[in-house]
Amino acid sequence: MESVSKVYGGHHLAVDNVSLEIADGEFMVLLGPSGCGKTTMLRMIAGLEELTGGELWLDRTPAADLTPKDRGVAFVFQSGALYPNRTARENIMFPLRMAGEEPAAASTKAAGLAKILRIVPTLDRLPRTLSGGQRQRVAIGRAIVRQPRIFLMDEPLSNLDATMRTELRQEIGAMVRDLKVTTVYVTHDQVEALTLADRIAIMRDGRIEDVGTPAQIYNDPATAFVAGFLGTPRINLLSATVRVTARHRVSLDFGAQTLPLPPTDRRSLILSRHDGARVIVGARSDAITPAADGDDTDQLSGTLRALEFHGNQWIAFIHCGIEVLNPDFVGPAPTTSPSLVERPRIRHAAAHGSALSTMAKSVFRRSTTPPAVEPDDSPTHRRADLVLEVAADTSLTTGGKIHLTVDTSRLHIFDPHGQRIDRVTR
Ligand SMILES: Nc1ncnc2c1ncn2[C@@H]1O[C@H](COP(=O)(O)OP(=O)(O)OP(=O)(O)O)[C@@H](O)[C@H]1O
Repeated sequence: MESVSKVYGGHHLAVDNVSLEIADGEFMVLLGPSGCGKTTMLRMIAGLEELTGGELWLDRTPAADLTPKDRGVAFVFQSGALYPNRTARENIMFPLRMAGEEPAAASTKAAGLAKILRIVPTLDRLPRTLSGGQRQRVAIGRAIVRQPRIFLMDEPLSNLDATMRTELRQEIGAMVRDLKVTTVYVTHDQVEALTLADRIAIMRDGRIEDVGTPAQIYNDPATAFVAGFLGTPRINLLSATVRVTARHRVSLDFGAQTLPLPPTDRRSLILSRHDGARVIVGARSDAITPAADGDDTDQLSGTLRALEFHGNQWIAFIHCGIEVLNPDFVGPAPTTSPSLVERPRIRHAAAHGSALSTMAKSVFRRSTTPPAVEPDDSPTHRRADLVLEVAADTSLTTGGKIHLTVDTSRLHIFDPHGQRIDRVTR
């Protein structure tokens, strides 16, 4: 997709100047909150929705004017509709029979897929006698049986219960990899994205905020929003001011407390030129740990307000007097008009291409006009707890003082617009 946009009804910008290259055989997951444009992207690839602007290529051929049939795509929706009067086997065979394939050969292919999808015992049953999960497996079998060029799936697991979701997720992953079909899979479930994808494109307000492998997106997120979208508990986003002391030592001033960065920290050089700048510091819940007894290297402290039991661990809520931000509200405001031209174009190349350096370059230029700081009790900024993970056998008790050690190498530092201050490599 090259600079693709979609405007519904002349004014509703659903997809905003998106460029994305998906490699042959790649499993690409489009991930993002409700309404961010994932389904619209999928429908444009399928040919079910016209592009308002930009170009769509399949292989090296412009495809925006091709009919859905000529694109060689197969589609599976949230609940795949089946022919009610045909058995599971006949449903799966149907596309092959329509294409003129012999019944015996079609039946063999259906049986092969049924094995992969673990629905062999159901092959001779009608859809109404199948469970939701079995019906969805049949729908997937029917979609993939003709070996489409592109396999498109729109939240195919969302109507299933948790156990069934996990099972079918694994089977979809195995099947798609076996068949090596290029796949675009839409979900708002981070676990599905992390477990299934070769690469994830994270969308927000019709744009792609980040594209990369699950590990890249999780460990090295391009924006605060992306950092907040992946991971449970959600990342802590702390509001800080950069302080540069003698010999260019950099500290992050959280107001109530200060955290020095080691001189070896690769962000120190960039930050040392920006004394007084506002930044957002992202710390995942396992990047901050309670300091061991007698450890005098603790870097932050607070009051343990609550402990939540999660079986294999506790989640601790610690009051540190630090301003905490909500990742959903960090970053550019949603676009309300189809003004597509001034936005910088970021091309998300297939597999290992470069992608986000344009974002990183503009950081401090843009941070000269930080967004207005909102009152402490707004949904964006609030004095709230640091959330961190604590081992199951902890002796911590609520109400007590707690000292914390921070792995500064695992902190992500963003400008006030939520863009990373250091270069993100893809
Ligand atoms: N046919 C349509 N006419 C007008 N607006 C539409 C139409 N289809 C989608 N939209 C709007 O476009 C935006 C993107 O919708 P889309 O369905 O692509 O989002 P999504 O990320 O798939 O959301 P969800 O996860 O809730 O399915 C939404 O604001 C939606 O209301």
